[in-house]
Amino acid sequence: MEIIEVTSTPPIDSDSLVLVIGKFDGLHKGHQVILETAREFMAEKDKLAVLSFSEHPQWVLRQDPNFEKKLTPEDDKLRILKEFGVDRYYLVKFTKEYAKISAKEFILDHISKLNVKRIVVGEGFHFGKGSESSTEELKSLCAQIDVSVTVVPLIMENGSEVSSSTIRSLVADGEMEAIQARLGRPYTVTGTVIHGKKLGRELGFPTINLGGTDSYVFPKPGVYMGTVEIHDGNFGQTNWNVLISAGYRPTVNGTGYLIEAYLLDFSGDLYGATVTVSFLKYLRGEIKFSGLEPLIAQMTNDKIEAQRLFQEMSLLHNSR
Ligand SMILES: Cc1cc2nc3c(=O)[nH]c(=O)nc-3n(C[C@H](O)[C@H](O)[C@H](O)COP(=O)(O)O)c2cc1C
Ligand SMILES: Nc1ncnc2c1ncn2[C@@H]1O[C@H](COP(=O)(O)OP(=O)(O)O)[C@@H](O)[C@H]1O
Repeated sequence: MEIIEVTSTPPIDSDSLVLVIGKFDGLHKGHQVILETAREFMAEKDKLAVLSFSEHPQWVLRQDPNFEKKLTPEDDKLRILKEFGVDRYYLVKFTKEYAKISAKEFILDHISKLNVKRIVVGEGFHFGKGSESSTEELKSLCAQIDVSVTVVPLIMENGSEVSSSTIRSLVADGEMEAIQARLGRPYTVTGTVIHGKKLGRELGFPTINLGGTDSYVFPKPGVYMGTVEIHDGNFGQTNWNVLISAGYRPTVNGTGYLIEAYLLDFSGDLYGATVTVSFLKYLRGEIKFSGLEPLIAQMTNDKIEAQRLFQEMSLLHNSR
């Protein structure tokens, strides 16, 4: 996938493009349908291009903290777009300056520099200065430069529209099954294994502590069952069932939000490895225990419960 960083006008290019425009945080099922629709319009010589933004406009313009963190930070977004077969990615560095570009200028001066055959966007797409222009205006401006427009209807799940905002709140509520239904995959956080207080081992529950996770929307503090994928190192097996502790570790006076995972049936050294943690199910909230003994007892119960649930899941999976 070719990545072209754009601060204002994209560089002139003659490749025939089917272009998808949007913020695409989460790359949820609605976004996936937009990409699939775009693909249906492609002839053999066409390239599938995506134009998206480095930062959420609501964060850049209004410092709205709800939009600072992401479901899919840039690296995740790139990986997923690549998996979807996107040929070219226009990464727009969204700034206060960029936000001043009018809808007319965006289409007639910017998009016109490219050989775009069709633009595909989702219903409710707004663009241009103040996000004032709708899909109707997009169609009428695109008609002037002979570009077709397709507007993809919103995808529904359990009676409501699938949207990045809904998924963000579901992450904050720990509703992992509802998130998976909307993403078409579990919610994941990728980070690097860093050193902690070295207490886990003593308690009989060593945990990989994840660093570099600050740009993610954090799941509700608590204990989850999930899986971990180890991206590097030679551990034979790359995917492990895990118990995740996410939050503030009140029993040991933890500082700051931390995601850590205890790998069931694993022993070895994972410091420095890049790992992806998938959150499957919220089990319970964080508890401030009076000491380490009751914490160990609870972690032992958590392990028994998780092992039972994993077994149930695999029986269900194998009987399908
Ligand atoms: C399954 C599991 C459940 C946990 N539950 C709690 C909890 O309820 N309260 C808490 O303060 N810490 C909880 N923790 C976090 C532990 O306090 C933490 O893993 C331990 O202090 C080890 O820290 P270290 O990785 O820095 O050595 C839990 C950890 C695991 C693996
Ligand atoms: N089953 C396991 N689950 C998680 N980490 C494990 C496991 N077995 C060994 N480890 C290793 O032990 C380290 C965690 O031990 P711990 O005492 O909790 O130290 P720290 O406080 O540095 O996280 C992990 O980073 C990993 O390298």
